[in-house]
Amino acid sequence: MFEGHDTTASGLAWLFYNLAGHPEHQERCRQEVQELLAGRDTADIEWEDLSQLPFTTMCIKESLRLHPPVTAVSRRCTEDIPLRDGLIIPKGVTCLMSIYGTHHNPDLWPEPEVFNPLRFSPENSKGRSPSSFIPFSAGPRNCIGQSFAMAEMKVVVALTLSRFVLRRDTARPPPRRKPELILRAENGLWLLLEPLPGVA
Ligand code: HEM
Repeated sequence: MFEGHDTTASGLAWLFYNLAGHPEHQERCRQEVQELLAGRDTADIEWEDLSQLPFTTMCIKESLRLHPPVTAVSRRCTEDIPLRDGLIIPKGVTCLMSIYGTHHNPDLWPEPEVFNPLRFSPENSKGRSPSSFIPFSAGPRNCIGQSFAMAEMKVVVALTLSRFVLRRDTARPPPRRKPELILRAENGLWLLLEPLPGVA
């Protein structure tokens, strides 16, 4: 349940929250989906369509950066690990690596609290270390379901934005992050959904 279900649910909930707070990005995703599926029923979205949603993909990645569903992973060192400053992590030590901390490190991500999907444009991604963005962890025991998870999130966001406008509920205080095994929000994430005009 943890691996395949709660992670994707957390990723989608925070993605909707971020799109609800940035109507201009939400609208750009909607237009991308509508142009791609013009003349077709949204229910007919195909696997091949999913590679043709570049801006939506950038929004998903930026949301996974800002609100990574899995906030940390642990690994036991199977050999001594020399660090750049000369210190050594000895073999046998278990390290906790913060995905959340990496994604909010201002040396890697200027203004880390800002939701800016353009960080993931091809130009802006050039030269960035792959280790600076690790929502699915890295190395031989990384997430086996990451392609499936990305596909699932694209389909859900495409179908949702084709039918609804998402808004934040300004009557409620901003959510506080609650990192458990999965990144949740205290008291949940509450959004307002308005049916798009002309959509049944
Ligand atoms: C947004 C969605 C997801 C996120 C952020 C995510 C994240 C992660 C992370 C960080 C790990 C490494 C855990 C560790 O090293 O201790 C992991 C492992 C794993 N994930 Fe995902 N995951 C997601 C969706 C999925 C889905 C949809 C599936 C299955 C269909 C899945 C299956 C797995 C499995 C089986 C492992 C263990 C791999 C191993 O130990 O070799 N995950 N995931």
